[in-house]
Amino acid sequence: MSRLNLDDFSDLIERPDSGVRRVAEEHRERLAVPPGALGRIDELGEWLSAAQGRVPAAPVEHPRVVLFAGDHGVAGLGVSGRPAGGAHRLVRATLDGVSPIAVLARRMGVPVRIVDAGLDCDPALLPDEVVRHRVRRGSGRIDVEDALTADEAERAVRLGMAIADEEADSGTDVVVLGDVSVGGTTPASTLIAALCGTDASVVTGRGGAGIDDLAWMRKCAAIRDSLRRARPVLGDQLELLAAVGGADLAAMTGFLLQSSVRRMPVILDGVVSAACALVAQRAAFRAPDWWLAGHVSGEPAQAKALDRMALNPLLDHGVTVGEGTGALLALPFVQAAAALSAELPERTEDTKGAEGAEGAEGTEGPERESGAGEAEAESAAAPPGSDTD
Ligand SMILES: O=C(O)c1ccc[n+]([C@@H]2O[C@H](COP(=O)([O-])O)[C@@H](O)[C@H]2O)c1
Ligand SMILES: Cc1cc2nc[nH]c2cc1C
Repeated sequence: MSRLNLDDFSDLIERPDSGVRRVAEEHRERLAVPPGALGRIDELGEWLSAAQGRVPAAPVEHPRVVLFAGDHGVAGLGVSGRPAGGAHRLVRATLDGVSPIAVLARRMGVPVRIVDAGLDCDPALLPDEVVRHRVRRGSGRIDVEDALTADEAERAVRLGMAIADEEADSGTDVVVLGDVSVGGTTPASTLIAALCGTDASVVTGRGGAGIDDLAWMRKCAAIRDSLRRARPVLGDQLELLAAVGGADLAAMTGFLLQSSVRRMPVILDGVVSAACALVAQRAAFRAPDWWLAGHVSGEPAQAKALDRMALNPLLDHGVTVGEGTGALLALPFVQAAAALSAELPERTEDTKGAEGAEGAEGTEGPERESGAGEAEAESAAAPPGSDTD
Protein backbone atom coordinates (compact mmCIF):
# COMPACT_ATOMS: atom_id res chain seq x y z
CA MET A 1 0.00 0.00 0.00
CA SER A 2 1.53 3.33 -1.00
CA ARG A 3 2.00 5.98 1.65
CA LEU A 4 -1.05 8.17 2.00
CA ASN A 5 -0.76 11.92 1.41
CA LEU A 6 -3.91 13.83 2.29
CA ASP A 7 -2.94 16.64 -0.11
CA ASP A 8 -3.65 14.21 -2.97
CA PHE A 9 -7.35 14.70 -2.20
CA SER A 10 -7.12 18.24 -3.52
CA ASP A 11 -7.22 17.03 -7.13
CA LEU A 12 -9.82 14.35 -6.44
CA ILE A 13 -12.45 16.61 -4.89
CA GLU A 14 -14.53 18.77 -7.21
CA ARG A 15 -16.99 21.46 -6.36
CA PRO A 16 -20.72 20.75 -6.58
CA ASP A 17 -21.93 21.77 -10.06
CA SER A 18 -22.26 25.58 -10.17
CA GLY A 19 -24.32 25.38 -13.36
CA VAL A 20 -26.86 23.17 -11.60
CA ARG A 21 -26.84 25.59 -8.70
CA ARG A 22 -27.79 28.45 -11.03
CA VAL A 23 -30.59 26.36 -12.55
CA ALA A 24 -31.77 25.61 -9.00
CA GLU A 25 -31.81 29.34 -8.19
CA GLU A 26 -33.82 30.04 -11.34
CA HIS A 27 -36.19 27.21 -10.47
CA ARG A 28 -36.69 28.74 -7.02
CA GLU A 29 -37.44 32.15 -8.55
CA ARG A 30 -40.29 30.63 -10.58
CA LEU A 31 -42.03 29.08 -7.56
CA ALA A 32 -45.31 30.50 -6.30
CA VAL A 33 -43.83 31.51 -2.94
CA PRO A 34 -42.37 34.98 -2.49
CA PRO A 35 -38.58 35.32 -2.47
CA GLY A 36 -37.20 34.96 1.03
CA ALA A 37 -40.42 33.61 2.52
CA LEU A 38 -38.83 30.21 3.08
CA GLY A 39 -35.78 31.64 4.78
CA ARG A 40 -32.75 29.41 4.83
CA ILE A 41 -34.71 26.53 3.32
CA ASP A 42 -34.07 28.17 -0.06
CA GLU A 43 -30.29 28.08 0.20
CA LEU A 44 -30.45 24.55 1.62
CA GLY A 45 -32.43 23.42 -1.41
CA GLU A 46 -29.99 25.05 -3.80
CA TRP A 47 -27.02 23.51 -1.97
CA LEU A 48 -28.65 20.08 -2.07
CA SER A 49 -29.55 20.44 -5.74
CA ALA A 50 -25.98 21.36 -6.61
CA ALA A 51 -24.61 18.44 -4.58
CA GLN A 52 -27.03 16.02 -6.21
CA GLY A 53 -26.69 17.58 -9.66
CA ARG A 54 -30.48 17.64 -9.93
CA VAL A 55 -33.17 20.30 -10.26
CA PRO A 56 -35.57 20.05 -8.57
CA ALA A 57 -33.73 18.35 -5.72
CA ALA A 58 -34.33 14.63 -5.26
CA PRO A 59 -35.96 13.56 -2.00
CA VAL A 60 -33.56 12.51 0.76
CA GLU A 61 -34.70 8.94 1.29
CA HIS A 62 -31.62 7.09 2.52
CA PRO A 63 -29.95 9.24 5.17
CA ARG A 64 -27.75 7.55 7.75
CA VAL A 65 -26.15 8.56 11.04
CA VAL A 66 -22.47 7.55 11.02
CA LEU A 67 -20.69 7.76 14.39
CA PHE A 68 -16.95 7.34 14.96
CA ALA A 69 -16.08 6.23 18.48
CA GLY A 70 -12.88 6.39 20.52
CA ASP A 71 -11.28 7.05 23.87
CA HIS A 72 -8.54 9.60 24.47
CA GLY A 73 -5.57 9.35 26.84
CA VAL A 74 -5.96 12.99 27.88
CA ALA A 75 -9.23 12.09 29.58
CA GLY A 76 -7.03 10.61 32.34
CA LEU A 77 -6.01 14.20 33.22
CA GLY A 78 -9.53 15.03 34.36
CA VAL A 79 -10.38 17.23 31.36
CA SER A 80 -13.71 15.54 30.70
CA GLY A 81 -16.86 15.39 32.75
CA ARG A 82 -17.00 11.67 32.04
CA PRO A 83 -14.80 8.85 33.38
CA ALA A 84 -11.73 8.18 31.22
CA GLY A 85 -12.06 5.12 29.03
CA GLY A 86 -15.84 5.12 29.32
CA ALA A 87 -16.89 5.83 25.73
CA HIS A 88 -17.94 2.20 25.25
CA ARG A 89 -20.77 2.84 27.72
CA LEU A 90 -22.06 5.61 25.49
CA VAL A 91 -21.81 3.28 22.51
CA ARG A 92 -23.71 0.62 24.45
CA ALA A 93 -26.48 3.09 25.30
CA THR A 94 -26.89 3.91 21.62
CA LEU A 95 -26.93 0.23 20.65
CA ASP A 96 -29.55 -0.34 23.35
CA GLY A 97 -31.63 2.51 21.94
CA VAL A 98 -31.54 4.68 25.07
CA SER A 99 -29.25 7.59 24.10
CA PRO A 100 -30.58 10.84 22.58
CA ILE A 101 -29.30 9.98 19.11
CA ALA A 102 -30.84 6.50 19.34
CA VAL A 103 -34.24 7.85 20.38
CA LEU A 104 -34.32 10.54 17.71
CA ALA A 105 -32.96 8.36 14.93
CA ARG A 106 -35.57 5.71 15.72
CA ARG A 107 -38.35 8.29 15.68
CA MET A 108 -37.07 9.75 12.41
CA GLY A 109 -36.50 6.34 10.82
CA VAL A 110 -32.80 6.93 10.24
CA PRO A 111 -30.39 4.00 10.69
CA VAL A 112 -27.35 4.51 12.92
CA ARG A 113 -23.94 3.03 12.20
CA ILE A 114 -21.25 3.06 14.90
CA VAL A 115 -17.60 2.54 14.01
CA ASP A 116 -15.13 1.81 16.82
CA ALA A 117 -11.92 3.46 15.67
CA GLY A 118 -10.19 3.59 19.06
CA LEU A 119 -12.32 2.64 22.06
CA ASP A 120 -10.51 1.62 25.23
CA CYS A 121 -12.47 -1.49 26.22
CA ASP A 122 -12.47 -5.23 25.83
CA PRO A 123 -13.74 -5.78 22.28
CA ALA A 124 -15.90 -8.63 23.57
CA LEU A 125 -18.17 -6.02 25.20
CA LEU A 126 -19.49 -4.79 21.86
CA PRO A 127 -20.84 -6.41 18.69
CA ASP A 128 -18.35 -7.45 16.05
CA GLU A 129 -19.72 -5.05 13.41
CA VAL A 130 -18.84 -2.16 15.74
CA VAL A 131 -15.41 -3.26 17.04
CA ARG A 132 -14.02 -4.98 13.98
CA HIS A 133 -12.67 -1.70 12.55
CA ARG A 134 -10.72 -0.69 15.67
CA VAL A 135 -7.29 0.77 14.85
CA ARG A 136 -5.95 0.73 18.40
CA ARG A 137 -7.18 0.55 21.98
CA GLY A 138 -7.47 4.20 23.09
CA SER A 139 -5.46 7.06 21.58
CA GLY A 140 -2.31 8.44 23.22
CA ARG A 141 -2.15 11.25 25.76
CA ILE A 142 -1.54 14.10 23.32
CA ASP A 143 -0.04 16.59 25.78
CA VAL A 144 3.00 14.33 26.19
CA GLU A 145 2.94 11.74 23.40
CA ASP A 146 1.58 11.10 19.93
CA ALA A 147 -2.05 10.04 19.72
CA LEU A 148 -1.14 7.50 17.05
CA THR A 149 1.88 6.12 15.24
CA ALA A 150 2.25 7.12 11.59
CA ASP A 151 1.04 3.67 10.59
CA GLU A 152 -2.02 3.88 12.85
CA ALA A 153 -2.88 7.33 11.56
CA GLU A 154 -2.80 6.09 8.01
CA ARG A 155 -4.88 3.03 8.87
CA ALA A 156 -7.43 5.20 10.66
CA VAL A 157 -7.78 7.59 7.72
CA ARG A 158 -8.13 4.64 5.34
CA LEU A 159 -10.78 3.17 7.65
CA GLY A 160 -12.83 6.37 7.36
CA MET A 161 -12.36 6.38 3.58
CA ALA A 162 -13.56 2.78 3.37
CA ILE A 163 -16.68 3.57 5.43
CA ALA A 164 -17.45 6.54 3.14
CA ASP A 165 -17.13 4.27 0.11
CA GLU A 166 -19.43 1.70 1.70
CA GLU A 167 -22.02 4.37 2.43
CA ALA A 168 -21.83 5.89 -1.05
CA ASP A 169 -21.97 2.44 -2.69
CA SER A 170 -25.01 1.43 -0.66
CA GLY A 171 -26.94 4.53 -1.74
CA THR A 172 -26.75 6.74 1.37
CA ASP A 173 -27.88 10.12 0.09
CA VAL A 174 -27.06 12.31 3.12
CA VAL A 175 -24.79 11.44 6.06
CA VAL A 176 -25.33 12.77 9.57
CA LEU A 177 -21.81 12.64 11.02
CA GLY A 178 -21.12 12.41 14.74
CA ASP A 179 -18.62 11.23 17.33
CA VAL A 180 -18.78 9.22 20.53
CA SER A 181 -15.86 9.76 22.86
CA VAL A 182 -14.55 10.62 26.25
CA GLY A 183 -11.91 13.32 25.99
CA GLY A 184 -12.41 13.97 22.29
CA THR A 185 -13.05 17.69 22.56
CA THR A 186 -9.46 18.22 23.79
CA PRO A 187 -7.74 16.94 20.60
CA ALA A 188 -10.48 18.60 18.53
CA SER A 189 -9.85 21.98 20.16
CA THR A 190 -6.10 21.48 19.80
CA LEU A 191 -6.38 20.79 16.07
CA ILE A 192 -8.54 23.87 15.59
CA ALA A 193 -6.25 26.14 17.62
CA ALA A 194 -3.23 24.80 15.74
CA LEU A 195 -4.77 25.34 12.30
CA CYS A 196 -6.23 28.75 13.18
CA GLY A 197 -3.06 29.95 14.90
CA THR A 198 -4.79 30.86 18.16
CA ASP A 199 -3.95 29.85 21.69
CA ALA A 200 -5.47 27.42 24.15
CA SER A 201 -7.62 29.80 26.18
CA VAL A 202 -9.48 30.94 23.05
CA VAL A 203 -10.62 27.43 22.11
CA THR A 204 -11.09 25.71 25.45
CA GLY A 205 -14.73 24.96 26.17
CA ARG A 206 -16.67 23.03 28.76
CA GLY A 207 -16.90 19.80 26.76
CA GLY A 208 -19.62 17.22 26.67
CA ALA A 209 -20.63 16.63 30.25
CA GLY A 210 -19.76 20.15 31.41
CA ILE A 211 -16.69 20.71 33.58
CA ASP A 212 -15.95 22.96 36.55
CA ASP A 213 -13.39 25.75 36.58
CA LEU A 214 -10.53 23.57 37.81
CA ALA A 215 -11.14 20.97 35.12
CA TRP A 216 -11.35 23.81 32.57
CA MET A 217 -7.91 25.00 33.67
CA ARG A 218 -6.51 21.46 33.34
CA LYS A 219 -8.04 21.20 29.88
CA CYS A 220 -6.63 24.57 28.87
CA ALA A 221 -3.14 23.49 30.04
CA ALA A 222 -3.45 20.17 28.19
CA ILE A 223 -4.39 21.99 24.99
CA ARG A 224 -1.51 24.46 25.48
CA ASP A 225 0.99 21.60 25.86
CA SER A 226 -0.53 19.69 22.94
CA LEU A 227 -0.29 22.79 20.77
CA ARG A 228 3.47 22.82 21.31
CA ARG A 229 3.55 19.29 19.93
CA ALA A 230 1.29 20.24 17.01
CA ARG A 231 3.16 23.24 15.66
CA PRO A 232 6.16 21.40 14.18
CA VAL A 233 3.89 19.16 12.08
CA LEU A 234 1.31 21.72 10.92
CA GLY A 235 2.32 21.29 7.29
CA ASP A 236 1.41 17.60 7.08
CA GLN A 237 -2.18 16.78 7.98
CA LEU A 238 -1.54 13.07 8.53
CA GLU A 239 1.33 13.80 10.89
CA LEU A 240 -0.84 16.36 12.64
CA LEU A 241 -3.60 13.79 13.22
CA ALA A 242 -1.00 11.32 14.52
CA ALA A 243 0.54 13.91 16.87
CA VAL A 244 -2.55 15.51 18.42
CA GLY A 245 -5.64 13.83 16.91
CA GLY A 246 -6.74 10.32 17.64
CA ALA A 247 -8.01 7.21 15.88
CA ASP A 248 -11.62 8.42 15.76
CA LEU A 249 -10.64 11.89 14.53
CA ALA A 250 -8.31 10.51 11.85
CA ALA A 251 -11.03 8.13 10.66
CA MET A 252 -13.57 10.95 10.58
CA THR A 253 -11.18 13.08 8.52
CA GLY A 254 -10.72 10.27 6.02
CA PHE A 255 -14.47 9.82 5.95
CA LEU A 256 -15.07 13.51 5.18
CA LEU A 257 -12.48 13.57 2.41
CA GLN A 258 -13.70 10.43 0.69
CA SER A 259 -17.36 11.50 1.06
CA SER A 260 -16.48 14.62 -0.89
CA VAL A 261 -14.73 12.56 -3.55
CA ARG A 262 -17.92 10.52 -3.82
CA ARG A 263 -20.11 13.68 -3.92
CA MET A 264 -22.02 12.53 -0.83
CA PRO A 265 -23.33 15.46 1.27
CA VAL A 266 -22.57 15.38 5.00
CA ILE A 267 -24.21 17.22 7.91
CA LEU A 268 -21.57 18.10 10.51
CA ASP A 269 -22.32 17.91 14.23
CA GLY A 270 -20.20 19.53 16.93
CA VAL A 271 -16.63 20.51 17.67
CA VAL A 272 -15.12 17.12 16.82
CA SER A 273 -16.58 16.96 13.32
CA ALA A 274 -15.70 20.64 12.83
CA ALA A 275 -12.06 19.90 13.74
CA CYS A 276 -11.89 16.99 11.30
CA ALA A 277 -13.54 19.12 8.63
CA LEU A 278 -10.92 21.82 9.15
CA VAL A 279 -8.08 19.29 8.79
CA ALA A 280 -9.76 17.96 5.63
CA GLN A 281 -10.16 21.50 4.26
CA ARG A 282 -6.40 22.05 4.69
CA ALA A 283 -5.83 19.06 2.44
CA ALA A 284 -8.60 19.82 -0.06
CA PHE A 285 -9.92 23.38 -0.12
CA ARG A 286 -13.07 22.53 -2.10
CA ALA A 287 -14.25 19.85 0.33
CA PRO A 288 -16.38 22.11 2.62
CA ASP A 289 -18.80 22.75 -0.26
CA TRP A 290 -20.12 19.23 0.40
CA TRP A 291 -20.88 19.85 4.06
CA LEU A 292 -23.67 21.50 5.97
CA ALA A 293 -22.90 22.74 9.48
CA GLY A 294 -25.95 21.33 11.28
CA HIS A 295 -25.74 23.52 14.37
CA VAL A 296 -23.59 25.51 16.77
CA SER A 297 -22.91 23.58 19.96
CA GLY A 298 -21.49 26.46 21.97
CA GLU A 299 -17.91 25.16 21.95
CA PRO A 300 -15.71 28.15 21.08
CA ALA A 301 -13.42 26.00 18.93
CA GLN A 302 -16.32 24.82 16.81
CA ALA A 303 -17.42 28.39 16.06
CA LYS A 304 -13.85 29.27 15.09
CA ALA A 305 -13.50 26.29 12.75
CA LEU A 306 -16.85 26.88 11.04
CA ASP A 307 -15.97 30.52 10.55
CA ARG A 308 -12.64 29.53 8.95
CA MET A 309 -14.48 27.30 6.50
CA ALA A 310 -17.17 29.94 5.84
CA LEU A 311 -19.82 27.44 6.97
CA ASN A 312 -22.91 29.10 8.41
CA PRO A 313 -24.48 26.75 10.98
CA LEU A 314 -28.17 26.04 10.49
CA LEU A 315 -29.44 25.64 14.07
CA ASP A 316 -28.58 27.06 17.47
CA HIS A 317 -30.50 24.92 19.91
CA GLY A 318 -27.96 24.46 22.70
CA VAL A 319 -27.45 20.73 22.05
CA THR A 320 -24.03 19.67 23.36
CA VAL A 321 -24.34 15.92 23.87
CA GLY A 322 -22.54 15.15 20.61
CA GLU A 323 -23.12 11.73 19.01
CA GLY A 324 -24.57 13.45 15.94
CA THR A 325 -27.66 14.62 17.85
CA GLY A 326 -27.43 18.29 16.88
CA ALA A 327 -26.79 17.38 13.26
CA LEU A 328 -29.66 14.89 13.09
CA LEU A 329 -32.05 17.66 14.15
CA ALA A 330 -30.96 19.57 11.05
CA LEU A 331 -31.87 16.69 8.73
CA PRO A 332 -35.62 17.53 8.59
CA PHE A 333 -34.71 20.97 7.21
CA VAL A 334 -32.72 19.35 4.42
CA GLN A 335 -35.58 16.95 3.70
CA ALA A 336 -38.02 19.87 3.77
CA ALA A 337 -35.86 21.75 1.28
CA ALA A 338 -35.87 18.77 -1.08
CA ALA A 339 -39.63 18.32 -0.83
CA LEU A 340 -40.38 22.01 -1.40
CA SER A 341 -37.98 22.17 -4.33
CA ALA A 342 -39.72 19.21 -5.96
CA GLU A 343 -43.35 19.72 -5.05
CA LEU A 344 -44.15 23.44 -4.93
CA PRO A 345 -45.88 24.55 -8.12
CA GLU A 346 -44.45 27.25 -10.31
CA ARG A 347 -46.11 30.67 -10.53
CA THR A 348 -48.85 31.16 -13.05
CA GLU A 349 -50.35 34.44 -14.23
CA ASP A 350 -53.07 33.97 -11.57
CA THR A 351 -50.77 33.37 -8.63
CA LYS A 352 -48.53 36.22 -9.73
CA GLY A 353 -51.50 38.55 -9.48
CA ALA A 354 -52.46 37.11 -6.11
CA GLU A 355 -48.97 37.84 -4.75
CA GLY A 356 -49.02 41.33 -6.20
CA ALA A 357 -45.53 40.50 -7.42
CA GLU A 358 -45.72 42.27 -10.81
CA GLY A 359 -43.77 45.33 -10.04
CA ALA A 360 -41.54 43.73 -7.44
CA GLU A 361 -37.83 44.50 -7.95
CA GLY A 362 -35.93 42.75 -10.66
CA THR A 363 -38.01 39.62 -11.11
CA GLU A 364 -38.07 37.98 -14.52
CA GLY A 365 -40.36 39.35 -17.18
CA PRO A 366 -43.83 37.85 -17.41
CA GLU A 367 -43.01 36.07 -20.70
CA ARG A 368 -42.32 32.39 -20.95
CA GLU A 369 -43.13 30.52 -17.89
CA SER A 370 -44.84 27.47 -19.29
CA GLY A 371 -42.67 25.69 -21.80
CA ALA A 372 -39.59 27.19 -20.20
CA GLY A 373 -38.93 23.84 -18.52
CA GLU A 374 -35.20 23.50 -17.96
CA ALA A 375 -33.36 20.55 -19.36
CA GLU A 376 -33.10 19.02 -15.91
CA ALA A 377 -36.78 19.24 -15.11
CA GLU A 378 -37.56 15.60 -15.64
CA SER A 379 -41.30 15.49 -15.34
CA ALA A 380 -43.50 18.53 -15.02
CA ALA A 381 -43.68 18.87 -11.25
CA ALA A 382 -46.97 20.73 -11.09
CA PRO A 383 -49.99 19.37 -12.92
CA PRO A 384 -51.76 22.25 -14.67
CA GLY A 385 -54.88 21.98 -12.53
CA SER A 386 -53.05 22.13 -9.23
CA ASP A 387 -53.16 25.90 -8.79
CA THR A 388 -56.91 26.27 -9.18
CA ASP A 389 -57.68 25.34 -5.61
O1 LIG B 1 -21.06 18.93 19.96
C1 LIG B 1 -20.13 19.45 20.58
O2 LIG B 1 -19.51 20.45 20.20
C2 LIG B 1 -19.73 18.76 21.81
C3 LIG B 1 -19.21 19.49 22.83
C4 LIG B 1 -18.81 18.82 23.92
C5 LIG B 1 -18.90 17.44 23.98
N1 LIG B 1 -19.44 16.74 22.97
C6 LIG B 1 -19.54 15.28 23.07
O3 LIG B 1 -18.85 14.80 24.21
C7 LIG B 1 -17.78 13.96 23.84
C8 LIG B 1 -16.52 14.20 24.59
O4 LIG B 1 -16.51 15.36 25.31
P1 LIG B 1 -15.32 15.57 26.34
O5 LIG B 1 -15.81 16.64 27.24
O6 LIG B 1 -15.15 14.26 27.07
O7 LIG B 1 -14.12 15.95 25.57
C9 LIG B 1 -17.57 14.17 22.35
O8 LIG B 1 -17.19 13.00 21.69
C10 LIG B 1 -18.90 14.67 21.87
O9 LIG B 1 -19.67 13.60 21.38
C11 LIG B 1 -19.87 17.39 21.91
C1 LIG C 1 -26.05 27.48 1.43
C2 LIG C 1 -24.92 26.56 1.77
C3 LIG C 1 -23.62 26.89 1.35
C4 LIG C 1 -22.58 26.01 1.67
N1 LIG C 1 -21.25 26.05 1.43
C5 LIG C 1 -20.69 24.97 1.93
N2 LIG C 1 -21.62 24.24 2.51
C6 LIG C 1 -22.82 24.85 2.37
C7 LIG C 1 -24.10 24.51 2.79
C8 LIG C 1 -25.16 25.38 2.49
C9 LIG C 1 -26.54 25.04 2.92
